Amino acid sequence: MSSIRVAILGFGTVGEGVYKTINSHKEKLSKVLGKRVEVAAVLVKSKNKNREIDNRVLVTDDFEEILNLEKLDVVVEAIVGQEPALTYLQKAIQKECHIITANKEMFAVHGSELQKLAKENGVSVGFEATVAGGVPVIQTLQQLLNINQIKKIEGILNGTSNYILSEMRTNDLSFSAALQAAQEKGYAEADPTNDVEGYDAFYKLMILSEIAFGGKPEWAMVPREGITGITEEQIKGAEKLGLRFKLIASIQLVNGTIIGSVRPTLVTETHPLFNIEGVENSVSIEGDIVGRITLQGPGAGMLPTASAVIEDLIHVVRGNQNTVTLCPLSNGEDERAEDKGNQNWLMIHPGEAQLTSVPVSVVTQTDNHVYLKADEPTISTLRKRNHQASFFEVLGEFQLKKSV
Ligand SMILES: NC(=O)C1=CN([C@@H]2O[C@H](COP(=O)(O)OP(=O)(O)OC[C@H]3O[C@@H](n4cnc5c(N)ncnc54)[C@H](OP(=O)(O)O)[C@@H]3O)[C@@H](O)[C@H]2O)C=CC1
Ligand SMILES: N[C@@H](CC=O)C(=O)O
Repeated sequence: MSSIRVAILGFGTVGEGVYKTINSHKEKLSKVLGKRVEVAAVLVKSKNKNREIDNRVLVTDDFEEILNLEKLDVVVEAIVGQEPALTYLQKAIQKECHIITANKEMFAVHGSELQKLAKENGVSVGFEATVAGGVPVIQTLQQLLNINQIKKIEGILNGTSNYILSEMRTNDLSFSAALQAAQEKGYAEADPTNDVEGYDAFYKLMILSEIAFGGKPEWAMVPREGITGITEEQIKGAEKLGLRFKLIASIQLVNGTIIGSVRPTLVTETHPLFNIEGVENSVSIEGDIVGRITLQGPGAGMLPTASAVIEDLIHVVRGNQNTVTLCPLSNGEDERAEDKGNQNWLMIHPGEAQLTSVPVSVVTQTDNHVYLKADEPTISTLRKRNHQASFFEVLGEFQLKKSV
């Protein structure tokens, strides 16, 4: 039986998970592919760390050694940041290897150019693991894109921040204790700023935007806010009102323009994201024919992410890999755009709320919470007038449970 030789770049949470899964599923992979899959080499930063790697596998800190291997079919990239990951993948493509990446920061910026290069060299690019860990969002979108026009994508795309918010609420952990636990479980990025300040969800959103809408919005125009500003008191106060904080990423076409945001949002019990807890991610995709599809599952961690990489491995080897179909923005999509108009908001204010002479409708009010309906420009005005207050959009049907 012939073999597929794979190099894994990075042997952290993801790289090690891929290595272990290839070994634990050798027989199944052989059956599915009709070829043996073997790990030929592993690239790491520091060669001196103790690792459980078979001594027949080349372990190196020099990528050129990997490129010089006599036979190499697939390069799986699971290192951190844009460089040297991009350069390594370009070289791998030029050597006519299929590539698979989990690196969303690199792929959000350079995904299209890598795909172009891959096409020119007759190889495929797998990137399922860049978005939502083990949840097959990319494959699903590509299936839908055969005929549906995507209208909107919304969901929880960062496992670490969802885990932190859940732990703070249910187990009374402090922010830093919850973050530490997420790091120990392998959910958080090497620099967890990416997780807790919303960059990680932002990169994932940009990858989804390119698939769904054939382009990305101007990055500077996408509001991005993480979870570091949310206090334990705010989480508890919201819970008493029957609300939960979630870091929600959303992207849609509005009048021909791609509009996106990443920000902490409150959801009510009736909202589908209310019960998405811990490291779970959930992505809801709205297509013009199918309506709304929601996918849910583990958004980070060793085996869920390895699962996404291995599914890509099967696709690239079979040659039916998902090259993103860029669908240029066309006329007509505007008609389907959603006019956001008035939204529901919770204003949390330590001092007196200044709400006069702005078009808001106050639904209910307690000592330091105001539940109101207003549009985004009005909320901007209110933010300027109420420096100490925080404003969070509320999704789902709101029913005030108790006063706080
Ligand atoms: N953790 C997760 O749940 C998920 C992570 N991802 C993405 O996958 C990638 C890897 O994440 P993760 O495994 O968590 O990261 P880790 O920090 O756990 O591991 C990174 C690995 O990459 C190696 N490495 C880093 N820089 C270089 C370099 N310049 N040259 C060679 N090797 C290098 C490190 O080597 P050494 O061991 O010697 O330090 C380490 O083995 C990231 O891009 C991340 O965003 C995607 C989905 C889920
Ligand atoms: N750090 C990321 C890992 C997966 O993409 C997350 O927490 O979601």
